[in-house]
Amino acid sequence: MEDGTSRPSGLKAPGFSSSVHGLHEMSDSQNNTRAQLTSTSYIGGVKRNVPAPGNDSPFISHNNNVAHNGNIALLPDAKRKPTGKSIELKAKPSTTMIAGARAPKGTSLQDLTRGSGTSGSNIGSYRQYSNSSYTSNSSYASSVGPGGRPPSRSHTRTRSATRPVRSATAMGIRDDGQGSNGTVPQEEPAPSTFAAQPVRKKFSKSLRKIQSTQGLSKSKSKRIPVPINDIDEKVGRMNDELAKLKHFMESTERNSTNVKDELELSKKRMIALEEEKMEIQSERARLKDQLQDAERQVSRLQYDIEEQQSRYERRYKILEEDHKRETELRTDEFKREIEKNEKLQQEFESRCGAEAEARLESLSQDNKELRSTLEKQKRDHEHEVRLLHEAIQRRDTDVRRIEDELRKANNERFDLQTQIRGNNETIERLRKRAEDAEERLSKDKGHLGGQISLLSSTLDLKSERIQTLEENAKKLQAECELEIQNTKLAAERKIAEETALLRQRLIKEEERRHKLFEQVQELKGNIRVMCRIKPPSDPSKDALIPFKPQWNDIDEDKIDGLTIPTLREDPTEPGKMLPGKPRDFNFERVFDEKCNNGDVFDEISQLVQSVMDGKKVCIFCYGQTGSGKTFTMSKRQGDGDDGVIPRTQGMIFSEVERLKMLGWEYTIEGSYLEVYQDKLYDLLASRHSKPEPLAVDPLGDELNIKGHDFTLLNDACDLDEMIKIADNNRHVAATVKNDRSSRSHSILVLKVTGVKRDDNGEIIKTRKGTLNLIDLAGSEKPDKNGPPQVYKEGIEINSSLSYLRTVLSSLGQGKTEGVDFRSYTLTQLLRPSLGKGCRTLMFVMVSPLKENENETIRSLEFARDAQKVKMGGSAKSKK
Ligand SMILES: Nc1ncnc2c1ncn2[C@@H]1O[C@H](COP(=O)(O)OP(=O)(O)OP(=O)(O)O)[C@@H](O)[C@H]1O
Repeated sequence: MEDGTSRPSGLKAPGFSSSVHGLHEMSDSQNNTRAQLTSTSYIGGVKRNVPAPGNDSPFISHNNNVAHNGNIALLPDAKRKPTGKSIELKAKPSTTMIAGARAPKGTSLQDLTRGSGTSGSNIGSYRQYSNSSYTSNSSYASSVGPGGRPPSRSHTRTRSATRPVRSATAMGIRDDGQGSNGTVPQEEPAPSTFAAQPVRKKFSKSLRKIQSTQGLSKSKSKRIPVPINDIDEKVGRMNDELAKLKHFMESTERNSTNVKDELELSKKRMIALEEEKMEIQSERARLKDQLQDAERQVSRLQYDIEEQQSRYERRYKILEEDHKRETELRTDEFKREIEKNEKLQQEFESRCGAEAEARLESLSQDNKELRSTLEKQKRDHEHEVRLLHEAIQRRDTDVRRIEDELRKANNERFDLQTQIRGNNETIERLRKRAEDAEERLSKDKGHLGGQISLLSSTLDLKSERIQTLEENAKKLQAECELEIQNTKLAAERKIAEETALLRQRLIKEEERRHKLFEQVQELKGNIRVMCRIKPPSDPSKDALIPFKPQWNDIDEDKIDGLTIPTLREDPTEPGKMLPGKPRDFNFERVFDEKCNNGDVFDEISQLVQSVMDGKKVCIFCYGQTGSGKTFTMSKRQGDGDDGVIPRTQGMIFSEVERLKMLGWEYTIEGSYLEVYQDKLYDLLASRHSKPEPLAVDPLGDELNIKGHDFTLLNDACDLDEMIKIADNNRHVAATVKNDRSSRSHSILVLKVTGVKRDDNGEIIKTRKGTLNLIDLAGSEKPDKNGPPQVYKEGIEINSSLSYLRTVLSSLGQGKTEGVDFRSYTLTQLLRPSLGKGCRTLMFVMVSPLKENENETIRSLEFARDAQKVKMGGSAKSKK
C-alpha cells in the first residue's frame, strides 16, 4: 500500500479504495472477518476485493499486471489497530498486490482472463464475469454500503461481546458454512458477534487446506499459480460468509435494541426503588420522632406519679396521727364511763323496789255482751252499704238507658241523611234527563213542547219536595243535636249530684264509722289485753306446757282463752301427783304458735286507725325475756312478716293520703325514747358524746318532755330512717335466754295532727292523736353468776316492771286519783296513755316451754290483772 492514503476508517488501501468503500466503519469482528476475507482475495497473488455495492469501480480490480505471472500472491496478515472503533488493515509494503498501475508478477494475464480476449480489454471482460459471478452480492451492497450502515455499530459490537451464547451461535455459522452455493438461509437464528471467530477460523482453515492441496506456500518466492475457477468459488463462498455476517449484524442490532429496552426498564425500576427507599427513610424519621415524643411523655407521667405518691404518703401520715389522737380520746372517755357505771350500780343496789301484786275481777262477761252489740251494729252498717250499692247500680242503668236513646237518635239522623243523599241523586238524574229532553226538544220543538212543560213542572215539584225534605232533615238534625246536648247535660248534672250525694254519704259514713268505732273501743275497755304464745324452737325435743285453747263463741276461728292444767300432791301419798285445779285465762284474743305478725297486726290495725281519728293509743308488749316482744314489735327482716312498728309506719302514711281525699291535712311528728336504768334518753341523739337524760313533765295530760323536740316526718322514708337510727342506739346484751336481749324499755312516739278547712281556708276541725309503741325489757330472774352489768340491768328492769304492775293494779281497783306514777320513769311516761279517752293494748308474750312455766303463769296473771283496769276519768298523779 504504497500510496498510504489515510481514510477516515483507518483503512489504507491504495487502488483498493473503491473496492473496500463501505466497509471502513464495520465493527471489529466484521472488520476482522473482512480482513481475513480481504486477505483471501490475495490468493494466487491477485487482489480480489469484495464487490462494493453501488460502487461504479470494478468490484475486483483485475489488473493485467496483477495476474501476469499467473501466481497468486498470498497477502500477509492484516494488522489490527487498537485505536479507534475500526480496524486499520495494513498490507505489508512488500506485498505484491493490487497497487494501482503496478504490474503484478508471476501469474500470467492469460491465466487470469481465460477466454477473455486481449489483456487491454480484460477489465471490461472481468467486470462482466465478476458481475455474473456476484449477482447475489447486490443485496449486500444495499445493506452494508456507505448509506445503509447503522451509526453505532462499533458500540453494538462491544455490547455484543458480553453476550453469553457465543458457542451456540458459532455452531450455526459453521453449519451454514457448508453451503457451497453461497445462499444464506433466511430463517437462520442471528449469530452473536463471537460467531465470527469460528467462521474466521474455519475460513482460514479451508484456506490453509486449499493452500496445502495446491502446494501453496506463504513464501513470496514460492508462488503457486491457482486456477481462476477455484478462486471464484472461494470468493463466492466468501460472499456467502459476508451475507451471513450481514444477517448476523442485523440480529445483533436487534439484540442491542432489546438490551437497550431492558436497560431502560432497569433504570426506571432503579428510580422507583430509589423513590421507595426515600419514602421508607422519611417514614423511619417520622416514627423516630414519634418514639421520642412517647419517651418524653412517659418520663413526664413517671414524674407525676412520683409526685402524687409522695403527696399521698404525707396525707397518710397526717391521718394516722389524727387516728391515734382520736383513739386515745375514746379510750379515756370509755374509762370514765365505766367508773360512772360502777357508781350507779352501787347506788342501785341500795334501792330495791317492793313488789306488789293486786288482783282484779274478771270483766269477761261484760266483754261478751259488748261484742254481741258490736256484731249487731256491724250488720246494720253492712245493710246500709248494700243500699248504697243498689243506688249506684240504679244510676248506672239510667246512664245506660240515656246512652241507648242517644244511639237511636244518631241512627235516625243517619237514615235521614241517607234519604237526602238519595233524593239529591234523583234530582241530579232528573236534571240530566231534563237537559237531554230539552236538547231533543230543541230539535223537535213542536212535538214535545207540552211534554217539556210537564217535565218542568214535575221538576219544580220535585225540587220543592226536595227542598222541603232538606229543611225537614236540617230541623231534625238540629233537634237531635239539642236533645243530645240536653241529655248529656242532664246526665252530667245527675252524675255530679249523685257524686256529691255519695261524697256526703261517705263523709257521713266515715263519721258514723268513727262514732261506732269509738263506741266499740269504749266497750272493749281502756286496757285491752291480748296474748301471744311463742312457737317452740324444736317442738319434737322441747318439753312444752300443755295449753288448752278456748275458742271464741262468736268467731270460731279465734282463741280467746287458755287453760293450763296443774298438778297437786296427793295428801295421802306424799310424792304422788294428782290433777289440780286448772288455771283459766281469758283475753280479748290469744295468738297461738301458728299465728304470724300479720295476724297480730290485723287485730290491732283499728287502734292505729283511731290515732288518725285523734285518739291517744298505747300498745305495749310485756313478757319474760326471750318471749318474742321485739319480734312482735320491731321485726323487719324482709320476709314479708314485719312486726307492728313497720306495718304501722306503712298504714299511717297511706291513711294520710286517703284522708286527704276527704279534705283532711295531716302532720306527723315522731320521737324514739329509751328508759335505761330508770333514766329517759333520746334514742335519736348522737352517740358521739354521752347522752343526757331527759325529764318528763309529771302532771300534764299530754306527754311532755323537757327540752326535747319531736322530729317532723314527711313520709314513710323519714320514719324508717328514724327507726333505723334508734335501733342502732338501743341498749342490748346477751342474757341466758336471749342473745340480743333488750336492756331498756323503748318507746316510739308518733304525734298525729289533722286539720280540716272550709272553702275560705279556715280550720273547722282538728284531730290530735298520739301513738306510743312500747317494747318493754324482759322480766327475768337476774343471774348473779352472769356479767355484773347484766345482773344490775336485770334488777332495774324487774323493779320498773313490778312498779308498772302496782300502778295497773291500783287503776284496776278503780283508783283514779292518788296513783303514784312518779316513782319510776316508765310509769311516768305511760301516765298520759292510761288516762280517760286513752286506748291501751297490752300484749303478753309467753314461752311454751315447760321449763318457763312459772314465769309464763306469772305473766298471764299480770295480764289478767291489767284487764281489770277501768279508766273512768283521767289518771291523776299523786301530788
Ligand atoms: N313468734 C315467733 N316466731 C319465731 N321466732 C320467734 C317468735 N318470737 C320470738 N322469736 C325468736 O325468739 C328470740 C327472742 O325473741 P325476742 O328478742 O323478740 O324476745 P324478747 O322478748 O324481745 O326478749 P328480751 O326481753 O330479752 O329483749 C329471737 O331469736 C326471735 O327471733
